[in-house]
Amino acid sequence: MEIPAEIDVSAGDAFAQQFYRGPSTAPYGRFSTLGSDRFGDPLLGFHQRINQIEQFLLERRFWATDYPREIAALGEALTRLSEQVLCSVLRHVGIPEQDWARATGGCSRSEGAYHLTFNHYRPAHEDIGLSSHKDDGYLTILRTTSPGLEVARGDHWEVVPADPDCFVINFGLAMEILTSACDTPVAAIMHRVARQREDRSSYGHFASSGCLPGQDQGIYRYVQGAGLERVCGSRELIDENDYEIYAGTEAPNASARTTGKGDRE
Ligand SMILES: O=C(O)CCC(=O)C(=O)O
Ligand SMILES: [Fe+2]
Repeated sequence: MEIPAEIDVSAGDAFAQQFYRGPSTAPYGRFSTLGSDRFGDPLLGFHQRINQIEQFLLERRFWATDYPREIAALGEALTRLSEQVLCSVLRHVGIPEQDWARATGGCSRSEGAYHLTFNHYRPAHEDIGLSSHKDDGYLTILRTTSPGLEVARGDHWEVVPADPDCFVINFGLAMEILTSACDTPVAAIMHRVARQREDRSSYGHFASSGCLPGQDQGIYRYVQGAGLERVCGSRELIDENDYEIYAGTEAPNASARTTGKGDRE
């Protein structure tokens, strides 16, 4: 979708190009020194991951305190956009409005769980950029200015054009499950990032159902006539998807499994 005029993506672009460089790169390079121990959650902060990717990510509860003000503001603007897109999809698939909040773990009113994640692909690593996967939440808003992203269409990979005026919107597994019994189900898209030979940066806003221990919002399917049916816990979906995430990159429907890495959000 076209980037709304009121959303300023430039600070996010700068953050994505700097966070991994170290404290000598001002203002955002210092974020490579903030590890998960600072946030008390092994998933958050700076990580060098498998494939070419390294990331800095925070859950919304840390944005105001730990992201620079302009990055936190960007995260909040993306949360509002995510709510708008999500609600238009819920309307389109015919889920009654009174069920929206429970159906989306609060995302229909900006009360879900959100991650703002910055990615850098390291050209020195001889590997795929990022292995094929489906995002686990309802909706992902992706900002990417360089090519590399590919989506599975039938039995082939299709290149997604990198348009600096557009966000890429992906639907994830929670959305696929929610709408699976609707007349117009929304599929989660399998995607990957091709091997990068130059530095590549991107960032994404992920909207999902809350999964904090004791506050798991759950994953539901909407069935006409019967209403919302609970399918599993939000945490269970994430854990199962982490197992699948690096399942293979040869073909969109590759069935070979590797061991779960379990550390992507
Ligand atoms: O960098 C990209 O273009 C895609 C990143 C992605 O798929 C993810 O972070 O889940
Ligand atoms: Fe993704």
